[in-house]
Parts: sequence; C-alpha cells; structure tokens
Amino acid sequence: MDKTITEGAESLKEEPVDGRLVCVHDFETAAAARLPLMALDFYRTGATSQVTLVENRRAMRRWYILPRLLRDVSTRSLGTSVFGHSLRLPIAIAPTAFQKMAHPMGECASASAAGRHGTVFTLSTVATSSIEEVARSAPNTIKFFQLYIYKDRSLTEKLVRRAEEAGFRAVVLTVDSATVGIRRADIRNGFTLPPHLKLANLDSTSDKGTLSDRGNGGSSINEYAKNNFVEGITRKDLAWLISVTTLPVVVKGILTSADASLALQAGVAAVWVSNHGARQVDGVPPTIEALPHVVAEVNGRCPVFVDGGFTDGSDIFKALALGASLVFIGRPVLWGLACAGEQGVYQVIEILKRELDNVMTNSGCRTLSDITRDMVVRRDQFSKL
Ligand SMILES: Cc1cc2nc3c(=O)[nH]c(=O)nc-3n(C[C@H](O)[C@H](O)[C@H](O)COP(=O)(O)O)c2cc1C
Ligand SMILES: CCCCCCC(=O)C(=O)O
Repeated sequence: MDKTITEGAESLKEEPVDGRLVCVHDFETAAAARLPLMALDFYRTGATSQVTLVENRRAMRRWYILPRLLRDVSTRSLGTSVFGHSLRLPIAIAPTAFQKMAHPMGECASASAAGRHGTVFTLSTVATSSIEEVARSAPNTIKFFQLYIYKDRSLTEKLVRRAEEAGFRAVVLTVDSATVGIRRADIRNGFTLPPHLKLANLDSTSDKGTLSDRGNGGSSINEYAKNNFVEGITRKDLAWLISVTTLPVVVKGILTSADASLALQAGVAAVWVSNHGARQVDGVPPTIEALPHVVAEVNGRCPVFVDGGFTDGSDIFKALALGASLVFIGRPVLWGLACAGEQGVYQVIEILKRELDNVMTNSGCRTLSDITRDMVVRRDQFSKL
C-alpha cells in the first residue's frame, strides 16, 4: 500500500463539510466560489450554445411522478447489483477527467467515497490519478475503467490490461467522442492542465503531446485528442475490445435505439445512455427523454445505465421508473470534491441517497423493483390518463 496515499486519504476523510450545503445545487454554488475559473469552466460548461446542457436539467421537469399510497413502506432497501456485484444504492460515479483540479486527492478521494457508499466508481482514461493509485486507495470499491481508444492500439490494450490486473470490474468504452466537442469557455480561457498535474495513466513517451499545448484551436484538450484518439470508433473497434478483454464491456454515449441495437449485436454487457454531460453535440436530446427509447429497444437483454443532469432524488426515481438500472453522476461529484474532498463526495451521494429514499417512502416503494414504469408520466400525456 502506498503510504503517502493512505495517510493523505485518512486525514482528508476528516475534512469538514459545511452543514449548510443541503443539496447538490448548494455544493455547485460553493464549488464555483472556490475553483479557479479555468477549472470551473472546464467542469461546468457544455458544447457550443449549451442548449442540451440546460435541457438535461429542464427535461426532468417534464416527467411527473405518480405516487402509490396506502402501502406499507416501513422497511426499505435501495440495494441492487451489477455484473454480479452487490451495490447498496443505484447511484454511481461517472468518469470525469482531471479530478485533481478540484482537490489534491482527486480520483482517489472519489473512488473511496463511492466505496464507503457501496457503489461504483468509474475512472477516466484521462484521469489525474493512475489506475494503480486508485486501486490501492480504494481496494474495496467496485471500479470501472472508462476507455478512449488511442491511435496506438498497443497502448490502448495495455490500459485495458492494467485495469484488469488492478481489479477493475468493467471496461466502459466511450463512443460519443469521435472528436472532442467545442467548448467555448475552454477556448476563451486557452485551457491547459495546471503544470503540477499530469495524465497519470500515460507516460509522456507513449502518448503524443501534452495538455500544455494549446495548438491552433485554443484549448489543449482538442489538440491532445486530435493527436492521440482514434477519430470515430466503429463497430470493429467495439468488437476488438470485447475480444481482447475478459471484463464486461459497457458502451457509453448511446442516445438512439438504432445504436443500442448495434451495441447489443456486438455483445456488450450494458448500454449507457449519455450525451456526455452535453459536452459533445449541442442539440442532442436530454438523456431522460432518450432513455425510454433505448430501454424499449434493449427490452431486458442487458442493463441500461444513464447519466446527464441528475441532481435530485426525484430525478433518479424517474430514471429508475423509466427502466435504468444505475444512474451515474458526473459534475455533482466534482462539486463535492472541490468543497471537501472525499468527505464532500461522500456527502453529495448521501444527499442523493436520502432524497431518493424519501421519494420512495412517500411514493409507496420499499425496493427498487417497486419503482415501476407506470409511476411516471410525461407531462403532455398526463391529461390523457
Ligand atoms: C468535466 C467533465 C469531464 C468529463 N470527462 C469524461 C471522460 O474523461 N470520459 C467520459 O467518458 N466522459 C467524461 N465526461 C462525461 C461524464 O462521464 C458524464 O457523461 C456526464 O458528466 C454526466 O452528466 P452530469 O455531469 O450532468 O452528471 C466528463 C464530464 C465532465 C463534466
Ligand atoms: C485529454 C483529451 C480529452 C479529454 C476529454 C475529457 C472529456 O471527456 C470531457 O468531456 O472533457
């Protein structure tokens, strides 16, 4: 065990959380006051005009919950399972890049917090903590590894091997990033990674260029991706990944039933409905609206995950009713990290867990399987009921 990391993690666990932060939005406001502008903008913004960014949140309101009353809900459980692993709740952590911009313990802190809640942490390829560091600091957390496919196939395969050897439980292939979206704030800010941080899963000889090079596009992110990532992942790449790993492969970034069907044909273990936090194509549907289409196509053949704009327990309830097995959160974790490291992430998940439990209690649901499709209705259909 790496002593520095363990000692760091122990002491940072004690970081106090301001008791006035009672919802995810409070954490977001507090994080915005603490983070340097370049990091804050990288975390919070979406692609181009950010219409989908707003829609991800707004669309949650278009769904109404229809509570079922006159039921005994005195004992409840939020427990579920994924790929044979038991989870204590259906809320999990999505991959987000560069978490050490929010807190010195970065991804290690988030992974630990997920483990303390008995849920999944997903590590980004472009993390600021390595696969091995995260495995050492959160040995009991169920960890997934998110993969970007590098032009250098052997480098890509080595990343997968390292994740397998470090005890990660699934590989999540992000397929919605043929090229990185245009994020205007990053261009204005001339985004570069702070010099004390690095892409911890890569050594500077294996990938091309660094995140200190802005190139012509203004943001080092677009430049790095252009130099390193395969431009447009195909079915062949998906089939290749499934053939080289023993781990379940999850496909992340699906928004249509047609693509869900292709992914299923390729043999994925789960489909992850996502618009990448509205950071890729502006104008794509909000994920809560895409979800029912994908669930209908998948028709129980594999689990369906979802992310994008989930900041309240009631949002999570709606996604579960629409057929999601797990709901992932991206930015809320970054806000928790920025406010109070591991403890902040723990608290953000705790808040969402309590809110979900509260909605379940008041809606007549003792377990997740009690949350059924007929418990939500789209606002425009409500009058027709
Ligand atoms: C700052 C930031 C960095 C991200 N980095 C990655 C990444 O490295 N890999 C990936 O597949 N998705 C990445 N995403 C997308 C998230 O995994 C997730 O789809 C999205 O954040 C969910 O929306 P939410 O932030 O509204 O919860 C990133 C999102 C944000 C906000
Ligand atoms: C370092 C090059 C690409 C980073 C992309 C991270 C990401 O997915 C994001 O949304 O930002």
